[in-house]
Amino acid sequence: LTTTHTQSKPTMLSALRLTSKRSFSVAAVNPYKVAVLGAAGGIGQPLSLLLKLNHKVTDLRLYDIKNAKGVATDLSHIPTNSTVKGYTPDQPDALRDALKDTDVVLIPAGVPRKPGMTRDDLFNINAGIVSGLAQNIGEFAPQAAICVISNPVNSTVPIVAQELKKLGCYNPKKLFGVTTLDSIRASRFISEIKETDPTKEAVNVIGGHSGITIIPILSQQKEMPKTITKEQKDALIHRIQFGGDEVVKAKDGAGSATLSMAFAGAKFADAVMSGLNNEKDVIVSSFVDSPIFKDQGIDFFASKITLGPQGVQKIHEYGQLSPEENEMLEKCKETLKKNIEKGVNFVK
Ligand SMILES: NC(=O)C1=CN([C@@H]2O[C@H](COP(=O)(O)OP(=O)(O)OC[C@H]3O[C@@H](n4cnc5c(N)ncnc54)[C@H](O)[C@@H]3O)[C@@H](O)[C@H]2O)C=CC1
Ligand SMILES: O=C([O-])CC(=O)C(=O)O
Repeated sequence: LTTTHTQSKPTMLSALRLTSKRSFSVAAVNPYKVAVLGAAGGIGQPLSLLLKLNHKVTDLRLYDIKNAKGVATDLSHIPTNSTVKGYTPDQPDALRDALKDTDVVLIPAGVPRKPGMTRDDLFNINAGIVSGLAQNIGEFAPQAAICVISNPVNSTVPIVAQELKKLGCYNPKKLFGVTTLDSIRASRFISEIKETDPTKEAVNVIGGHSGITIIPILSQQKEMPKTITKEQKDALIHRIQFGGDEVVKAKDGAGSATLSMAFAGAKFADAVMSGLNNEKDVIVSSFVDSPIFKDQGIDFFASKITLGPQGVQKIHEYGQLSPEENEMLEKCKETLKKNIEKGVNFVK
């Protein structure tokens, strides 16, 4: 589950073997305080479980408008080296206490899609939820790295940025749209075609987090099977772009991806903490405040980034594209620009 980088660290699942004797020395190395907002939901619960298994987390705060205390009490019986506490709005200052002094805040709060909906259809409800939470983060945890999962990510990330700007505490290096699910889907789906180990496959996925704004750069893949046809390649691109719909359809009204998203969110949070801990070459993809297309009015863009002690350390160029990928990028930019403006205007 841990990110691929040079320094070898214990994995989250190996936490289970490190419960008693070694737990304190491990805790001393990486004492991170992490809050999950929306922790009792479909993503929130398994995400919180995976964070409970991560040694880097010593203080886990679970906030939700309902059932956070139940989830926290349940997780608190797992013998890893973190404390877990639940917070709901019936407690005075719940959000303040959940957020105070945190290093990382993950936001999976909000409604998921039903069949026939786009992520943008979630805007009306989720924009309000995310902006309210962002105001509280600005007030109580302006130092935290903020990882936005709630959809539509292309708009919710600009909403958080705008709220923090209003409060005078926006730090572009510490705001992330979590697009890891696109990357892990790409690894999985390409490995099925190449018949390889998916954990060894990495696809450079850029753009945003919805349909045509998700661009897997397959032309940069080495060792694609020579026999792959254009139809197969187009189908693979489509599957990566619309993998979310595949789950929404299969769940048939019961929501969208939760378990694969929890895995993706935990993996991303682990990378953020590795960066804060000054580990070397922590490279992930994320939708961040980016200079890449700023001159075209597109303030946020997903690409590979290197994480460090201050958050984003380096934003990588996306590299060479094929003519078809350049065409995809042009279409992506049109949609992305509108999605970002919609988020910004919501706060204005
Ligand atoms: N970035 C990505 O790749 C992905 C994003 N998502 C998005 O994540 C979001 C959550 O999805 P699920 O967990 O499946 O939904 P869910 O409905 O199961 O859980 C959402 C949770 O948020 C809570 N909540 C609502 N308003 C809140 C508030 N103001 N403060 C704190 N908590 C609040 C609810 O009580 C609920 O427990 C959705 O917007 C979904 O579209 C889902 C999958 C992938
Ligand atoms: O499809 C959705 O609505 C949830 C999501 O973002 C994904 O699974 O990529």
